[in-house]
Amino acid sequence: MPRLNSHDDFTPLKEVIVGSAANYVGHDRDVSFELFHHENLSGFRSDWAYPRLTRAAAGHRESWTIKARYAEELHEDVEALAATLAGLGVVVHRPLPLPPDAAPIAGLGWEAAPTPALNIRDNTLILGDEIIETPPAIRSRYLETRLLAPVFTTYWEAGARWTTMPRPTLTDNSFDLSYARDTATTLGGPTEAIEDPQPSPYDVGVEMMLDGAQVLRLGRDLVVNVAQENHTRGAEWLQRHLGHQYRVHRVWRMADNHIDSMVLALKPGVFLARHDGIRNLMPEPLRSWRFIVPPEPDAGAFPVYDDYEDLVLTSPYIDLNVLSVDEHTVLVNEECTGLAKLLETEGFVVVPVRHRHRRLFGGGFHCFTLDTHRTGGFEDYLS
Ligand SMILES: NC(=[NH2+])NCCC[C@H](N)C(=O)O
Repeated sequence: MPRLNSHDDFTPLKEVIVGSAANYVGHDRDVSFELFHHENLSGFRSDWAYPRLTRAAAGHRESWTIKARYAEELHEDVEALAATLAGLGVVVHRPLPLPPDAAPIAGLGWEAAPTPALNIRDNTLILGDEIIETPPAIRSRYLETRLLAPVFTTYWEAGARWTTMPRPTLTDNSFDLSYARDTATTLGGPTEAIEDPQPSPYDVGVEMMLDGAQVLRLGRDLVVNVAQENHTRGAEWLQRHLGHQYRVHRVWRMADNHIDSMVLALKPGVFLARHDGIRNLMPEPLRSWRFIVPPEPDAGAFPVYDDYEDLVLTSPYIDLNVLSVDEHTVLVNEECTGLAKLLETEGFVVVPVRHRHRRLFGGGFHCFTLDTHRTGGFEDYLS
């Protein structure tokens, strides 16, 4: 296995890890989960916020069962994604699958059901020859990168650097609630504010939390979405760890957390963006790039879910979350024909891939993958 080398999202892809959906049977609905997915959940059903969360925080977590058919269809689609990438000549690595009936995991003062390593873009950042495990904000995802440890170990043995950002304790008081508070009303949901985090003997105050998926990688430039203090601390860590080599640009509240259903780089000079306003949120030197904006999502392109039984975790813009195999070739959800047509008009080759339940499991093709080897180097795309 060659050393890790991945600096961007668009130069020719040689090796990739594709997440695993095996045994994704439910969501553990505690304060950390509700807060992370607040934006999508709050527009949906209001009775899920506090004080239900007070009970959850006090240890009464609720498990939310995902319908077996959806979990099976997801698994089928993820396996087909892995096969498509292999068929394109990319070396595909896989995480350990979560075993059936996995025992709960625990931290100081909390317990949670583990999630499979599916959205593997979220908890790891690959920068050149370095694997950086990022500090998770959701308790049930705390040990997710351990499922990637066999792959990371092999890269480490081949010479990659392997770093872990400081791990948060994730007590109730670890979270900065300002984003959820500030946005509760604009989302129109009658969401009850999260007002009374429960004290814990392990409190350390507001902690560092940042997902790898909050970072857009462009060679020596990194664009980091920051929406509140947990993220600010994560971005500050990146600045101190990388600042002598990288330019770390912070963008303020482009999204609640992940940046990759807002903007993705398709090639130097070209972004795929959710809307025109993204340009003005980008760091100044990147505003002169071309921003391709797909047509508004077609409601008819999504399966119909039950308002009460199915938990929708992503916005309808999730299909923007494409994966580039090189500067000309893009994996696009086969249901998202408007986007596919537009990209073809722009000169891209579109590889249609099936992904039915992207609204239920929090991610598209970019989220489900972690590119470990692309041919591109530590380029300065701004000069
Ligand atoms: N890396 C990821 N998991 N990205 C998915 C982001 C989804 C985004 N919150 C949306 O609703 O569109």
